[in-house]
Amino acid sequence: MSFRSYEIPTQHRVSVEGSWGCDSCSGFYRNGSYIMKLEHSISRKHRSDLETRLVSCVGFTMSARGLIEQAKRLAARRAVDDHIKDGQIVGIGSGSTVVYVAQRLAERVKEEGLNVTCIPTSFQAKNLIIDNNLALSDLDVHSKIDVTIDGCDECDADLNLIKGGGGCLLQEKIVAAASDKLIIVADYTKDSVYLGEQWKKGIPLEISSIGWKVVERKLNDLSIAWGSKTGLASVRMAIKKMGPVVTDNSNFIIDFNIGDLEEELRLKLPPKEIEVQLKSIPGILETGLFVKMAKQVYFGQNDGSVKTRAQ
Ligand SMILES: O=C[C@H](O)[C@H](O)[C@H](O)COP(=O)(O)O
Repeated sequence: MSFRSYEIPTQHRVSVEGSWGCDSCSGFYRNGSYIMKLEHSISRKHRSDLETRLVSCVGFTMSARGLIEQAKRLAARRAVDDHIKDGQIVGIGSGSTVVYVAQRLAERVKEEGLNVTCIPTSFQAKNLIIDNNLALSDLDVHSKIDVTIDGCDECDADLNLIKGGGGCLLQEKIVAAASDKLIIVADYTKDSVYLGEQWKKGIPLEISSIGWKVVERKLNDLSIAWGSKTGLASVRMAIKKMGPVVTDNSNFIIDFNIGDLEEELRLKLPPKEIEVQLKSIPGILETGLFVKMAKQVYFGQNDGSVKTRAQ
């Protein structure tokens, strides 16, 4: 795919002269946007290299959405460059950040002749592997994975994660558990001190469709027992289909929002304890809490840098 011009909403007029890294392409401002003017047909990779240069120009302000996208991309690229080596079995996570992981892997396969075999964590991941011409395998062939790179919805100070915002947690956790190293890539909005600080949609739980009402009721009882006044468990409903979201594994998802737990109670209920209590309810197949599984997390920042946190 190639582009002739590309528009980036921005608030400040700054000079980006000499920052392009390309002699023929240039850019100009029009109606609050920066327009990349491309003198030749270029690849998606060239376009994103130009974007990276733009965002690193002092004073250049991308839209919030553009910044988050840029942060995801930078985190993904750094993680692939730091952790993926020739000959590895690599788990490919799910979500919008992992798209950049697959793209960077594909670039390295092409440029360096890197030989990696990829294990998907979802239908989406499988298609990412195929679309990027990466070697696809599965857990039946490779029950041991060298490194998995995945996204998250939130990460706390101890590297505990909430995952499953996109409904992919069960396979993700199986692949993570089969991996020597789980590396997480995320943008700066997912970086929290405690889980639930910024992610307000609750803990995603993959549940059996049989008896879902029982699980929902037990979870609501549990949140009351924990002392939450606003906690709520509800089956996730589909948007372009009537009825519930059905996962890649034909199950339902419950988003379990434990709401406004007092700080004191939160200390008594660390993620591991919550995980244990949730797993004791028959019908809950897996939780989106990934407790102490991640080895290192890469957070892309809005200034073009990447911050990491490791165990
Ligand atoms: O179910 C989805 C997965 O757990 C994703 O890894 C998670 O939701 C993060 O996705 P994104 O990178 O799109 O924010």
